[in-house]
Amino acid sequence: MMVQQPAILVLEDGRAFAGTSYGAQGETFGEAVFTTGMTGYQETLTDPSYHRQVVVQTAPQIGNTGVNDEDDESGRMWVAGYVVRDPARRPSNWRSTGDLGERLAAEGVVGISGVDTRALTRHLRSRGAMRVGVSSVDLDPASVLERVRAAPPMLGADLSAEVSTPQRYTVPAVGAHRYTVAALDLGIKRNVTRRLAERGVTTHVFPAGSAVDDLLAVSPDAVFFSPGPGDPATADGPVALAREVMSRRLPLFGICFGSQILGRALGFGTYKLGFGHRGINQPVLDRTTGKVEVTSHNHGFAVDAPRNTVIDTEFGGVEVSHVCLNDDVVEGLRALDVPAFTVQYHPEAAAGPHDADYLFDRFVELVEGTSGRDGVPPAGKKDA
Ligand SMILES: NC(=O)CC[C@H](N)C(=O)O
Repeated sequence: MMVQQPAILVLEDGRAFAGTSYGAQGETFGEAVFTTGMTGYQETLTDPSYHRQVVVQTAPQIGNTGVNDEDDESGRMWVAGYVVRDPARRPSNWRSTGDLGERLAAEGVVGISGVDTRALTRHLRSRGAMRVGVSSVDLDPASVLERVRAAPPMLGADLSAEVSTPQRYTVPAVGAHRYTVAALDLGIKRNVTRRLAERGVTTHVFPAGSAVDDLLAVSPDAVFFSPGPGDPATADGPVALAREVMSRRLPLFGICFGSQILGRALGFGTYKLGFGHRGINQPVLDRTTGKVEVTSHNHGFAVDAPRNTVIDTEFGGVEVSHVCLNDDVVEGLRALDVPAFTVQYHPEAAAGPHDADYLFDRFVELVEGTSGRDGVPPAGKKDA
């Protein structure tokens, strides 16, 4: 049993909360964001898109099922800090191999428990996501506040290189190989490559700074742009790469950060949402089928594009394919003249419902449909 040490949380606007240290002792800074998922804390903590964010869990009890060896979405925990109401004193689950508080401590994640997370969430909802500090070493709010205000904001943060793989690696297809995908790792989650692999796709995962020739070297049938942390307005390299991919008419699928990058490559702007969408029960309308799906979200930025019309771009017509039913935010784009589409949310779920799993089928169908386009066999099409 860990010794209970006091800790404080101080928001950029001066509001402070007292609590108890949870996980590692120390001090940390980041952007305070809340997630409403009732389950999936392990996937959240290991999702690279949460890099530099201090995550507030609205679900009051966290850690009940411990941590296990199967649910990590990457090789480590990425959150800058962790805020919970009531951590489990004892984990209990048949898959559990450890205690969440101990793992947070082992990975150096500074957290705080005993916080009135409802009050904190309501504050962030009305004032917007903002910088925050959590400390168990300095319990003077005024002095922590000075450092909070000196910490870098999320707006303008260029973070992909900090989370991307240093070297290319390959996730083989499960069963017979059908297609080869080159994935740009801006903060990829394991469940993306798993979802592709189970559809016969071999995925080569590339570092964030890769050039189009690096991708073409594996003769891909299609390209994937991953989710990831930071402000999409800074991602000029990946935006240029997306334009190269579309000019070659290679099928392209982007998720979340990848969606924002494709949006920019098509000529749209991006903007910061007030408090973002983070949770696993967000309703999204697929306007191409009229179906509503309940989906997993983790985004603080969004694409600014007109709805209800075909938008004329340099790459031909584009339409907003998906919208969030809570606030009408653009949740997906579909190019009509080049084989490219995106979603702003997480069809790979992990955590979350599987309603949007069909998007991986849509991607594979797009690849199938473009095989042999214009009589030219696609680069890298191998005999299955
Ligand atoms: N999960 C993601 O890809 C997040 C994308 C981007 N960093 C945002 O917050 O909007």
